[in-house]
Amino acid sequence: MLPIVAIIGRPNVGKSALVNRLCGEQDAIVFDQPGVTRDRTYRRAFWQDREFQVVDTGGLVFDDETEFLPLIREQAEAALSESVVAIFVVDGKLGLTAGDEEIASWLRSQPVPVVLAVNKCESETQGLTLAAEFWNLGLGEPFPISAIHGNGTGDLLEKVTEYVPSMDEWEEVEETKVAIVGRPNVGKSSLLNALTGEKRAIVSPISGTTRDAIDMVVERDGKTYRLIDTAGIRRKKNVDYGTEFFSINRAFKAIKRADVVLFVIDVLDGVTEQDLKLAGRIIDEGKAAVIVVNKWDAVEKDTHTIYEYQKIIGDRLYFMEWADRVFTSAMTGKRVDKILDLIDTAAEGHQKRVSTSVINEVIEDAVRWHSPPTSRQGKQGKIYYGTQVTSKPPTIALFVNDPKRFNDSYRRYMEKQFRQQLGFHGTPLKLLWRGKSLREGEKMGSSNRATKV
Ligand SMILES: Nc1nc2c(ncn2[C@@H]2O[C@H](COP(=O)(O)OP(=O)(O)OP(=O)(O)O)[C@@H](O)[C@H]2O)c(=O)[nH]1
Ligand SMILES: Nc1nc2c(ncn2[C@@H]2O[C@H](COP(=O)(O)OP(=O)(O)OP(=O)(O)O)[C@@H](O)[C@H]2O)c(=O)[nH]1
Repeated sequence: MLPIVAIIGRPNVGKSALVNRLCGEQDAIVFDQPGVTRDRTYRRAFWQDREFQVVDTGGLVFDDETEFLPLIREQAEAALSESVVAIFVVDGKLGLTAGDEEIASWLRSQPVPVVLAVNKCESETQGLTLAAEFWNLGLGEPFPISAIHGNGTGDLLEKVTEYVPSMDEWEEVEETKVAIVGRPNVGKSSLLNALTGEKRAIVSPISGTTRDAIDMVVERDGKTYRLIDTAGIRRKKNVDYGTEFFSINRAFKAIKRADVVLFVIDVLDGVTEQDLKLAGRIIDEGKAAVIVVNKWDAVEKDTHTIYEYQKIIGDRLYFMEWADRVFTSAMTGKRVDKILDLIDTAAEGHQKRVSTSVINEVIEDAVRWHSPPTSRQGKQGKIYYGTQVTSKPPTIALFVNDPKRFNDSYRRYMEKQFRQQLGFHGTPLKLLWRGKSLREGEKMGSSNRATKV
């Protein structure tokens, strides 16, 4: 998947014209790729050595003078959350409008750089004059352009591509980041060796994290896995901290940086209190996970079956039902190969995006099977619509008449429906229940975003 550049602006400012200018007039190339919402059209563009895809977010319509329609804002925020830069298009002929100001102030709260394009500036001298008043938006230099005639688009692209990483840099961002965590002695180092052993492992210290954090990179079938802070796993081998020492803080840091957490448990000990603490953290951070139940070779196969262990672990970790479990032996290498497959599945679920229309089909169906609860006053819960607002972890906002009417059991039911119909395997799935009239509530959770580059 290429880096994404989002086009934002009020209706009729010339967004489509700009997309055509940047991507060529030929038929839209629609990227049918997993991980990208199908509601939006992605088209490929080039500028010098940079390659990217452009997405038109559709016009930002207002329901009154000052507020976006919530659904449109959700959609735009979802588009921004996966973009490396946004081009905010305004109409130079029309001049600065209240709507532009509103969009600008919203854009300033979004975690993405913005380049301001003042469109419909056909003549160069006139263009600079028209563009000048847009400095007031506080988004830096306004670039006068004519999307139709092409004036000024070179300078605009020059600026925009400052934020578009080269393909080399981008590939690094596309790696799956994996943290191996677990209590002392569960076999983390042994698993690390088993995972990296025969494959060519490159040890690469990376900047910006704990000074002595060392990541190891494993490649398989053209995919890259960055095993995070392997120094933290190995270090204890050299220093005698005593058996009780366990740097949970270091584990927490590794979890934070990861996409997928390999949560290692010792089958002989089962799930301990410390394990529950780690599990809780994985969920709080919204990370995908694979539960690795290690030392399977040490289990007496005559007296216990894998199903018994599945059950014991499943009962204790009932709140991580969504995570795959694999029973391994780092010592004999049994099922170690399977771990990377499970990481792939979990990473896929974690970054999955589903279109609004599909989400609403699932809701419609779910409600038909099982109506939302009715309050004592006889008022029934109503779901107006839902939309996926972000990924990593996948987060679906449900707009309802009154969130209080939806009890835990109905919320669990809904989550289960989404999982059954749409997958989201190996990852937490967040549902945000929002009252339609609560504007503040709608703003919640809309800007969490994995930082790109
Ligand atoms: N003079 C001039 N007109 C332009 C330019 N770009 C677009 N227009 C005109 O502005 C109008 C809107 O252009 P679109 O590209 O459809 O605008 P949009 O922002 O995609 O509109 P929505 O799809 O409604 O969000 C059309 O009549 C275009 O011909 C330009 O560079 N110069
Ligand atoms: N039987 C058996 N023993 C294992 C297995 N994996 C690891 N061990 C043993 O368990 C002990 C701890 O293994 P490590 O890999 O050092 O565990 P760790 O989780 O890295 O330990 P800390 O560095 O203390 O956090 C060692 O004696 C290993 O030989 C396994 O799959 N089966």
